[in-house]
Amino acid sequence: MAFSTSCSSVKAVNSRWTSPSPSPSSRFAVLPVFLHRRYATSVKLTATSAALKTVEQTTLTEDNQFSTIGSDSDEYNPTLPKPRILVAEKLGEAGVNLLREFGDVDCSYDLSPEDLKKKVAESDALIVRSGTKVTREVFEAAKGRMKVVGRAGVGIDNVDLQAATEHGCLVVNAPTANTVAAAEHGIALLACMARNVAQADASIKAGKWERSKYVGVSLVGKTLAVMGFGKVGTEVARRAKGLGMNVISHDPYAPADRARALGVDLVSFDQAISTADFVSLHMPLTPATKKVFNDETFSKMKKGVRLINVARGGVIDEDALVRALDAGIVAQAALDVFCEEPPSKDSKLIQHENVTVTPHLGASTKEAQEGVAIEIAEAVAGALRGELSATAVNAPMVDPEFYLTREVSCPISIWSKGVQSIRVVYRSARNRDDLDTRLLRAMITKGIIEPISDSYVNLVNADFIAKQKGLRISEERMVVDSSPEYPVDSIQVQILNVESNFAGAVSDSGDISIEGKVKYGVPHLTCVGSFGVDVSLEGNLILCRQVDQPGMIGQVGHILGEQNVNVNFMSVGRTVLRKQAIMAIGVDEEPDNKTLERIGGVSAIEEFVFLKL
Ligand SMILES: NC(=O)c1ccc[n+]([C@@H]2O[C@H](COP(=O)([O-])OP(=O)(O)OC[C@H]3O[C@@H](n4cnc5c(N)ncnc54)[C@H](O)[C@@H]3O)[C@@H](O)[C@H]2O)c1
Ligand SMILES: O=C(O)[C@H](O)COP(=O)(O)O
Repeated sequence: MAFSTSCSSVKAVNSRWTSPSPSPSSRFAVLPVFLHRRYATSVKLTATSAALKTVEQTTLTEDNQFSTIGSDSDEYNPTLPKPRILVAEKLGEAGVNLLREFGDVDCSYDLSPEDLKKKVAESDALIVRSGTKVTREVFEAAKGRMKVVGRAGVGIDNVDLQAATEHGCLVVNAPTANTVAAAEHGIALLACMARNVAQADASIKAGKWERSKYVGVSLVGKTLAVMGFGKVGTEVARRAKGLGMNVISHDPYAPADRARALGVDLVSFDQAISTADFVSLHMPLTPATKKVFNDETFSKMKKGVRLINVARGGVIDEDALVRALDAGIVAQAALDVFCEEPPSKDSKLIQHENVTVTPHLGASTKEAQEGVAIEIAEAVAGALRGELSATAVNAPMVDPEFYLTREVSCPISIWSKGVQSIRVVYRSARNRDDLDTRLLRAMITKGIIEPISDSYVNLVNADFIAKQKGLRISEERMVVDSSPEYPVDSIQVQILNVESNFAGAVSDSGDISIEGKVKYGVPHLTCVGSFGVDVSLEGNLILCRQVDQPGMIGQVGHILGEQNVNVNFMSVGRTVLRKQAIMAIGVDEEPDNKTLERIGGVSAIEEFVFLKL
């Protein structure tokens, strides 16, 4: 009795936004598949009985086993609507123009939280600066439509990354284009503060002439502590050296040799704050840096220290700073950023006579804003097109070749019920430390979970969803003698301790097992259960488990031929002569149900599956 099923498997294809002439490797890019599920052209649902039934719909079968997403066409389709991109804060014109070439751009500034929530439900991407809070509620309101959030700048503390990840939304930023602007602003504040420029300006405009009141301090020979030796911190240090300052820095993650190359000593936090005449903040706002400048730390500073902050307001306890200013521990502060932006008008800190303030202007130069706008427009358009983004904040970044191996893990999900424990073996010529398997793991999770649940899985949320579903994935890496040019020589996915709907997929060890390789850039199925095969994972595939006897290829070939279904390859694998074999048949056309039933009716065929890849 033949047992026949049909399924379609996730195919590595482009979204409708792919450029007209994709590069050979781009059709294997993972993001289109991961990000654009809702654009899949068809979803096939097929009953598990011999009487096959194909229905176009997006829901799952009762036993949640056999529905997966069909593939989009590889061709660019200009008739389909463009992606909608909501730009919620002022963005440089060059960036907006770039986005307009690619999508429908809605520039709506100063939206209320409620209006933002309404708009994201109709947008594929959102672009913000630091003034928009992209909260969990925003991601929830988007109902899965919003696939990319672009932060036109560095700090992503206004985006709820955890919520983005859980909703499968990629977050990209523009981390480099405003570095110099921020560093220049830091130096501007340092110099203005030291020479009372803002106060003297206000005084003279008020009709006064107070030359003795505004005697400043010199910078040359003074010690500047740069807190955070990243992009901006490094540029500030470089410029401060040019002003003749002695620069030290604290950054737990910065390499000492990079600092040394600039003549900067990396020191401990306490050493930095206790020896500096000027302290300039350049670390991100994280749980570890929140209010790290507080009563205790101010008390350790040199009396008369001067503080500059162009990083994030939240790293300072603002009430503690007011106390330190009043006590004369901090002689002056120059602040571009605040805990709450804009700060309240009557804030004691803002009104303090020894405080110079600017309204978050660090990145606000013409040059930086044009640069940031282009950087973020390219990152967002790229992500929507399915390209890897070098500035993705919440996604693992791995070599593009890895995507090729996704398909080897797809069919296995439909052969098993109640998957809980998965073992993956990667055979690779690369040494263990040189093999990043995060994306592969994400693909496997996607391949296994999506057919059996309504979860939307992408590379951003795969680990999170796997954990949520109690899926245990153990990974093993084996070093083999092959070309290290390719990250993975072969990949074997095993599902442990479950019943199989396709007995041919069960290996000698009793687990469902499937193995694949990438050959000439195309994923190949190389082992099903204990049977060796060699089949490219493309197009339509019929896999039959049968008695190993003469005439099988002829019989099946004849049935297909009669229905005008063209066979493009065949591969037979067997374990013991004249016992059992697996026959893999690639066909150009999709056989109709009647044809599949006839194949299932061949007496020596014990079971078969039809895979639409
Ligand atoms: N005011 C503005 O308009 C403006 C403009 C650009 C950047 N920024 C802000 O400046 C900050 C730095 O930006 P960047 O581009 O240099 O980022 P970056 O990631 O290149 O540098 C941050 C550095 O801080 C270090 N760091 C992390 N935790 C630390 C800690 N506890 N103590 C000391 N150092 C720590 C990191 O190791 C890193 O080297 C960010 O907060 C960014 O949002 C503000
Ligand atoms: O983190 C940043 O890039 C800066 O704070 C700039 O923020 P902005 O884009 O709101 O000026």
